[in-house]
Formats: sequence, C-alpha cells, structure tokens
Amino acid sequence: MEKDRIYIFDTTLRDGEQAPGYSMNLDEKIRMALQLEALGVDILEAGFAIASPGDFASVQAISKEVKDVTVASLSRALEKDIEVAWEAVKHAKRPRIHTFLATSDLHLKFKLKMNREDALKRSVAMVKFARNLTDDVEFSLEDATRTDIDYLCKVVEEVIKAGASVVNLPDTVGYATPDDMTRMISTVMNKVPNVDKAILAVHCHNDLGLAVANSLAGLKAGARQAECTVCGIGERAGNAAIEELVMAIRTRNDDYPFSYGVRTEEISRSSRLLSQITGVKPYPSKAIVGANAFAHESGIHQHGMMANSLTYEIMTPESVGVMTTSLVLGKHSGQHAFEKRLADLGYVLGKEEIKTLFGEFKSLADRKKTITDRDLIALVESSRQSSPVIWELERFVVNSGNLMTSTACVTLRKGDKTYQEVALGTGPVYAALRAVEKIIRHPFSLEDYSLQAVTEHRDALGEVHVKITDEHGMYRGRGVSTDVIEASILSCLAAVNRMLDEASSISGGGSLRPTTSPNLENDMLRSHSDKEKEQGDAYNSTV
Ligand SMILES: CC(=O)SCCNC(=O)CCNC(=O)[C@H](O)C(C)(C)COP(=O)(O)OP(=O)(O)OC[C@H]1O[C@@H](n2cnc3c(N)ncnc32)[C@H](O)[C@@H]1OP(=O)(O)O
Ligand SMILES: CC(C)C(=O)C(=O)O
Repeated sequence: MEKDRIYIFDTTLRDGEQAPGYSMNLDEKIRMALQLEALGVDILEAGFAIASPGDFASVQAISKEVKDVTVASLSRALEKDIEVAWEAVKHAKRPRIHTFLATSDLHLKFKLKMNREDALKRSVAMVKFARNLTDDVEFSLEDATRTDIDYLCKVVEEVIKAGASVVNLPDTVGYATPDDMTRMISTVMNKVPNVDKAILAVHCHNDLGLAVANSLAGLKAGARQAECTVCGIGERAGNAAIEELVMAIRTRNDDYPFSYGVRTEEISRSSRLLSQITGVKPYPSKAIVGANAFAHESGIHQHGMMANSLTYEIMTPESVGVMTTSLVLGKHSGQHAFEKRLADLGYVLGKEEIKTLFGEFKSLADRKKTITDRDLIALVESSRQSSPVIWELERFVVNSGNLMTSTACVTLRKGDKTYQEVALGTGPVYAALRAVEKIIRHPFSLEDYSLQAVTEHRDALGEVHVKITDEHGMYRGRGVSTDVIEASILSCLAAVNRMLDEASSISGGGSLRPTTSPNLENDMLRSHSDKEKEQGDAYNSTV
C-alpha cells in the first residue's frame, strides 16, 4: 500500500524561539537552519519577519542559505506584516507566507475586538493579498480547537477559495485531547466541500503534555502537515517535539501508515546543536534525545539487554543518531553487566575475584551516583595490590574549621579488637594520622603526601599516596575513597601495615635488622557502607 506522505513543518526558529531562554542570534539561526535542512524537514518557519530587524535579517539570510526546504515567515493578518514577510522570504527557492488570525470567540472579543464576520472577511482578504505575492500561502486559524466548529468550517472553506494552499488548525493553548483533534479534523474533512484543494495542518501545544498525541490523532484523521519543534521547545510548555512525532510514526508505522522526509539519524545531532546554541539541555529522561533515553542502569534490564536489546528498547539508538546504548553502572546494576564492563575494559577475572569486586562495587555505588570506567579500574587495580592486613580502619570523626584546632577520633581494628584514639593537628588529615600513630604505638614520620582525583565529577574518587619512615626504612601506601580524609587514613594504614609487617619479620629474626627502603606499594579502598556494617561492633579497648 502506498503510504500517505506527511509534511513536517519545523517552527523551532519561530515558535521555539518564542520560549524564554531560547533566543538565537543570526549566526546561530543559520547553523540551526542548515541542520534542520540536513534533518530533512519539509518546511522551515524561519521567524516572524516584522517582529524586529534581527528577525527580518535572519529570515532573509536563511532564505538565501537553505536549498532543499520551503522557507516560511509568520505574519499577522495585516498587509504591512505580509509585505515584510514576503520581502524576507522571497529569495528562497521555495518561499511561503504564513499568515494567521484567531477565530475563537474569546480571542475575537477580548484580543482582536472583532466580530466573526469581520474576522472572516479579514482572513479572506489577507490570503488574497498574500497570494498576489506567492502561490504558497498558509493560513492559520489561531485557537482553532476552541473555535465554534461551524464557524471554523466556514473560515476554512473561504480561505481555501481565496487561495490558501495549507490551512492550519492549531491547538494554540494545548487544551485539546486526542479525541477533540480527531473530531475537529474529521468534521472539517467531511463538511468542507473544497477541503481536498488544500493541505490541512495541525500545530499542537503541550500544556497538558498531549502535543504529540494530539498531532498523531490529527494526522490519523486526515491532516497531512504537522508543525513541531526540536525537543518540543516553544511557547509555555512548548510544541509537539519533532523527534517524538517522527519516531512514533516510524516505530508504530502499522497504526500510523505515513511516509515522511525526515532522516531520523540526524535527530540526535539536531538536538545537540540546539542545546549547544541555547545552553539548555533536554532533561535526562526526555524521550528520544534525553541522556537516559538509551541508558540502562538496573541489573534486570541490563541482563535482558545483553541477551537481546528488544527486551528493553523499542527503537535502536543508531536510528536516531545515538552511537550506542549505554549500560550505566550504578547501585541498581547486577553482576552480569559489571562482569561485561570489566571484560570490555580488558580484565579477565576469576569467579571469586568478580564476586569480591562486585561487593566492593556495590558499596562504592551507594556513595557515588554513577560509576565510571576509571572508578572500575581503580577498584580492580586496588584489589590487585597485595597488602598485609594488620590494622584496618573501623571509623573516624574529624572536627575542623578555620578558627579551631583540628581534632580526629579514629577507631582501628586489629584482629577482633578495636582501638580508639583522639589527636589534635594543624589540619584534619594531620590530626587523623596522629591518632593512627597513637593507636599503633609505633612512631613514624610522614615524609610525603599527595592527593589527586582519580575520577570525574563532584563525587570523584580521591587518591592519596603517602610515604612514611621509621628507623628501619621508608614505606609507601595508597588509599582511595570519595572522602579525602578517609583516603588519607587508608593510605597511611597501607604504609603502616607494610612497616609493621617488616618490623615483625625483623623481630621474628631475633633482632631488628636495619633496612633499606622496601619501596613497597600498598593500596586500600573502602566504602562507608562497609563501615556501617561494622558499626555494631563494640570498642574493646583503648591504647
Ligand atoms: C499563537 C502565536 O504564537 S502568535 C505569534 C506570537 N509571536 C509574537 O508575538 C512574537 C513577535 N511579536 C512582536 O514582535 C510584536 O508583538 C509585533 C511586532 C508583532 C507587534 O507589536 P506591537 O505593534 O507593539 O503590538 P502588540 O504586540 O503590543 O499587540 C499586538 C497587536 O496585534 C494585533 N494582532 C494580534 N494578532 C493579530 C493578527 N493575527 N492579525 C492582525 N492583528 C493581530 C493585536 O490586536 C494588537 O493590535 P493593537 O496594537 O491594534 O491593539
Ligand atoms: C500562529 C499559530 C500557528 C501559532 O503559533 C499557534 O496558534 O500556536
């Protein structure tokens, strides 16, 4: 069956730009227009030429730049507006004048102060006036969905007689439901005798979140032009989103058997350019173009996706120009996705190692919103460094401020006993390390301390390297945590454990042998939830 062709009328640069925060300058509008051409929209409403000299200049420039798209300018039903609109679009390969007048009694009475008869006459006169300038004239009955249906049919009939090639029936305030749209378009299709001489269009606003559903209903009932914007930007709650409308038609083509000229693989690029220009990103869960539209974090979904992407995706990311689906690792992820990501990173790990790492990963994920590849690498690498475990961190509290001496209360575990000490210091790290020193009762000096972020974002993992010395040698330690004090204590304990291990092997040999620098590296990585688990343990004694 030959599918009906629908026409996509993009109004990102007109109705979209009317939304606060979305103004674009001339250069930005041209870039966006060229991308919309690449996207394959049929008609591009480049602006409202009489609105300002800047709008005029951009409509004119876009008319000269684009080649494969009809370029329209909006104009009120006034001769001067129509003349200016024509001046702006006349250099386009396919120019269109889009003129409009409200037809609902509410708008006529309070805004335009006109009666129905005068509005009808003005509409007809202005379509004729525009037709003297170009063959392609679109007329919009503003607030059509709140217009008396018999009067609406009359206006449609008369403007078509006057030469309108497209008649648009907007849901200007987003009041309609899909049933209303079906009723309105079907009535016009059935009652207006010359309706086949023009294309009917829908232009739906999203005040009730129904703009795309209403546009689909209008198309199904017989409209063949849909007016929309990239990401659904536009007045108030916006317009129908082009990407949602087209992908709904593509994905559900049996129910909406239309063909269209949009190249869907350009959708993501168009949305990205809009964000880049306006500085406004679509919210993450925005359909089709939001950052999460093809991202899966939960274990059950990730497991299904790894078996067959159809389990949780109704369209491929490639079809809208997104490179790939992403399996985001976070606290809801399962072991299947965790193992796959590690394999992708080149780690071939045994079952036991995976199990241990997965536990550490879950603890880390409780603290960090998303786990990046660098977090995973830090996790694996940390676990692979062998370290003697003598002292372990149980918990700590630090008190610090610019007008006080820092204090730290640290609790360490050795075997099944816990030990606690309080120490002062010039800063919280120093205080914490002094408390460690008091607990272990083995003096050492801190020779070197360095802190760096190993991962990105605000909840980045901090990595601390320390070098400590005692009378026998120098020992290194490394600690990783989202809390820099914790990373500092962990790195210190890693070095301390190495130092004590060395000392015990010396005393085991009967005397403390002098050492050269053992240059040992020792890593620790912990999470708060490990600590929480342990909080039930009682303190046993204090040194
Ligand atoms: C539903 C829509 O999205 S419609 C498009 C809305 N977009 C915009 O308004 C953006 C661009 N607009 C503008 O820059 C300005 O409003 C202009 C240049 C068009 C007009 O500015 P001003 O002359 O200062 O008029 P203002 O905006 O205050 O008032 C609108 C006037 O247009 C009249 N008007 C409104 N719609 C129409 C129409 N379709 N046809 C004829 N006149 C209309 C109003 O009755 C009012 O007339 P009045 O000045 O005689 O009272
Ligand atoms: C001018 C028309 C098409 C409009 O933007 C609306 O009614 O929302």
